[in-house]
Amino acid sequence: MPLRGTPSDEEPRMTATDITGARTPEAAGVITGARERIDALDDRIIGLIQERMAVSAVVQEARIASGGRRVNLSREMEILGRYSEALGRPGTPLAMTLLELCRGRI
Ligand SMILES: O=C(O)C(=O)C[C@]1(C(=O)O)C=C[C@@H](O)C=C1
Repeated sequence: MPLRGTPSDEEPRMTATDITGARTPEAAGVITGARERIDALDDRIIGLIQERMAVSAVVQEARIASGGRRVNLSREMEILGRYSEALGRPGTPLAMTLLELCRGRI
């Protein structure tokens, strides 16, 4: 019994065309290259989100240590506005998710 994902002699290998959903090898090549770029971009985006979380923690800790609150709603409204201005309607839930990652649920 072959391991799952390990093609036996009877089972043909998955081709680039199968994996990408393309119908021609040329399109499969374009998609494979573009997916590599997307993966690299996603790695950078994740790194930037983690960096944002760390900087946000510095801000929140300083405010709390000074006797203030963790959350600053007027600043959050400003951030929601920036994201929706740049990305349209979907920018708002994206910014809300980022804020939740940075300060937890409220
Ligand atoms: O800018 C601040 O005052 C922050 O605390 C940072 C931040 C953010 O992650 O952008 C986090 C929590 C606040 O409610 C508002 C914004």
